[in-house]
Amino acid sequence: MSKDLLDYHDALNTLLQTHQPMVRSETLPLAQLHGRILAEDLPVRLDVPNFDNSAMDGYAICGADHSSWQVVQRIAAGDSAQGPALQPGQAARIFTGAPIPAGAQAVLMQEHVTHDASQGAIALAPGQAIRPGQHIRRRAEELQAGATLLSHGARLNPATIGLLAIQGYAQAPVLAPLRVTVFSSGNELVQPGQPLQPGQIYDSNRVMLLSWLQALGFAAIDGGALPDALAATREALQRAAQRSDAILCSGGVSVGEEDHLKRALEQVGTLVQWRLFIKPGKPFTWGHIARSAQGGMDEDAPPCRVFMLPGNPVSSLVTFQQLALPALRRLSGLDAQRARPLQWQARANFNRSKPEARREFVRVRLEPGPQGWQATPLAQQGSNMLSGAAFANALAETAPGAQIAHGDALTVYPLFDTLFDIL
Ligand SMILES: Nc1nc2c(c(=O)[nH]1)N[C@H]1C(S)=C(S)[C@@H](COP(=O)(O)OP(=O)(O)OC[C@H]3O[C@@H](n4cnc5c(N)ncnc54)[C@H](O)[C@@H]3O)O[C@H]1N2
Ligand code: MOO
Repeated sequence: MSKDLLDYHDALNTLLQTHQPMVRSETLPLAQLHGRILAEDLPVRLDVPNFDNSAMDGYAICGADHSSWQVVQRIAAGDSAQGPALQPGQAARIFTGAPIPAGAQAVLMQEHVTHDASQGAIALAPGQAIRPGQHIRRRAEELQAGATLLSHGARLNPATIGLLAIQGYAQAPVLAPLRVTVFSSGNELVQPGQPLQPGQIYDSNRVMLLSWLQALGFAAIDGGALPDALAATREALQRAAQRSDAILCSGGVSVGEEDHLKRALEQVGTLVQWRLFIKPGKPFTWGHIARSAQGGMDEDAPPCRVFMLPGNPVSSLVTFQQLALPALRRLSGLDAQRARPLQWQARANFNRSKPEARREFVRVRLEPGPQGWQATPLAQQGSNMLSGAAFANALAETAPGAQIAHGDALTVYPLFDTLFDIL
């Protein structure tokens, strides 16, 4: 392996070790909490249920050894159970969710009694038995005040939001989404919708990255397209660093005279790593830019992290998913293990006799086969050919110099994985 080109796994491990959660929190109302990560432990405030109550519509009875009872009270959901205690042989008409009156030992479902309206009495229907405590939901049987309701780091979903409401929380502290400014770079780039002049191409990386980040819950900021000019690039990076937690840019990190991104980073911040021994994505670069107090940030604000993706669209896609995104997830508060790309095993549905020197991420279609999942490469494998990734659903990793035979075990990484959503 080339001396100064880092291996993918070393790069990923280094990124995960050197990017720590940037914890800023904000308090949001319940309806806005879905998908957010809780910033603090929240205690159980109220016993659940908060009072003994009926699980059925029917009759709360005193005296389980009786066979009939005089109905002396009526208690609906929302009523308080402040009436006199039931005496043996007495019952209260009761409804689901209504508080159990003092003295009651069980609730009989209304289908299991006969009702004599003229006498104001009920009797147990033939064949029915009474189990003491039946159909009574006891105070605190589900949750006990003082216990931990939800822990710091929990991702909130509709059920946990409902649980907060059950506890009377109107809002909750959650981690603020990481602010990521996305730039593209290159004089050849034109926004989709505008006319193309000779030599120009449409900018696809920026919208690809912005929409991907948004779908994952990041606060994605569109920084626009940078011209191939060092001073303008330097100023744009410096400005963006003051208002973002991270910068993601694509293009301009190779060795051409018009590749200004790396140099601009060296001038306004620190370039930590340039080039990995991977295909595609060799010029992948990362570093950071200090944030000043004048920028509106705290004096001890951590530096803005910078990820520079190679401009070829597939190189951008692969290095984003396999390297920049794990680092961004880590900055967002996920632990290092959860921040890693989702991976599993599949069998090669191809042969490759001519080894590739670099570790490669082949765009494949993963499908179930007779021996489990099998990975079939797309025809369009050029790092400029986004269609190859668009019709793939995973990246298959091949080791440096490896020959691949049909049926070999491969590590595969689902594209656009939903790991972030299911944690
Ligand atoms: N002499 C060498 N040339 C190149 C090397 C090398 O080692 N020596 N590495 C090649 C590799 S590998 C890659 S990957 C590219 C990466 O180059 P840059 O990151 O500097 O990217 P650009 O030169 O700006 O662009 C490359 C390619 O991608 C197109 N592009 C750029 N941005 C976008 C965008 N936002 N949307 C769509 N397409 C974009 C651009 O037009 C170029 O065709 O360098 C190789 N060269
Ligand atoms: O690294 Mo480049 O991404 O091979 O095309």
